[in-house]
Amino acid sequence: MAPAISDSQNITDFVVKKGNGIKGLAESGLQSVPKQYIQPLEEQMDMQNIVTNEFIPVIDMSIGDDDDDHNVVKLICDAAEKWGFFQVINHGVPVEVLENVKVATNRFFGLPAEEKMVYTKENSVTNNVRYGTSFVPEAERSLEWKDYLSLFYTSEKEASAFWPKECKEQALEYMKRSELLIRRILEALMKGLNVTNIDAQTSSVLMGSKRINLNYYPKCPNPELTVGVGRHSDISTITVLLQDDIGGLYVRGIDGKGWIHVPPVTSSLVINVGDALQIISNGRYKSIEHRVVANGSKNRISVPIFVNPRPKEMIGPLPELLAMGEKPIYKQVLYSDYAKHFFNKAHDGKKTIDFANI
Ligand SMILES: O=C(O)CCC(=O)C(=O)O
Ligand SMILES: [Fe+2]
Repeated sequence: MAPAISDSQNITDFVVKKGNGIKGLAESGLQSVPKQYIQPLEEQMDMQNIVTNEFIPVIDMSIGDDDDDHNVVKLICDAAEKWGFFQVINHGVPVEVLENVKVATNRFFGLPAEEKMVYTKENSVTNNVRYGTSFVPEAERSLEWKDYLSLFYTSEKEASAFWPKECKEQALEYMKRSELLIRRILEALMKGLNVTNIDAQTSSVLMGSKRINLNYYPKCPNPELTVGVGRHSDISTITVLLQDDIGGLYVRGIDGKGWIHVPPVTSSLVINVGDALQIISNGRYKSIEHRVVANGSKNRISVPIFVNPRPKEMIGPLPELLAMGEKPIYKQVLYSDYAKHFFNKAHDGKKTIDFANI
């Protein structure tokens, strides 16, 4: 049953507490977005600000010989420095693995509310599995038009025991089959910093933990008034993002102005630099602000893998960079403190990284 739209409390109850999510609200036949989803004017996407003559790079990862590999490394490092975002094709993750995880995402969100409810913050038996809506509804003045399932990977055993059966296998397979790609990209990025020996410690900082999110953005009656995801940068080292063919992800232009669309490219994956890598690289690689618009005619899904430092690691500019005489622009911070800082507040552009400023 649709709630009375004028009643804010009812809506929060229906969407957040009763587990219907935005999907339930959108499907209740709602004619306009409730007021708590209306973003302040400055956060609504102004079509005048869309940049149409710049494009983030699409990098072909196929390797023929050593020269190809050398070129790929250069393209990746240049893209991470200049744009902070790129897409990869011929990346080695099988197409059916990507298709399967999209099917699984739709299967999970297609469950009745009562079945998704067991994974909400209040009900989930583990902090590592969370079904939710918006970003941090308790801390946000305006909510985001999005539902999600967030899965923090600790071990195969824990995933087997606690991840929802509708998507467990497919999400795990996607994570596993993207491991080589992740390693290759991070090694390339380290090569660009003259770090060629990735020991256990560096590896734990670069990719010591992973989180996979299944995002569901329901069709919206007033897409221009709200957002799918507000302006933010990721706190990962890198994010590997699978998007469907709907579109709607925008990234900040390189001059810090305007927004560039990341068009869906068949079988590609989107890669972006997160704050942790910006900090580790002492500002060389850029964690770029991005946002997702709501869509007036179609539902959209996306599945990011956030490749993160292990929570107990200290992150800061790499010693190799400082040994070469670079002055650090970030201090050492405990990664779990950094993550806590991010998850305790509403999305707020690039402000999270100030936490690590010297
Ligand atoms: O859905 C997307 O395309 C991007 C989502 C995103 O930025 C995020 O989950 O951090
Ligand atoms: Fe993001």
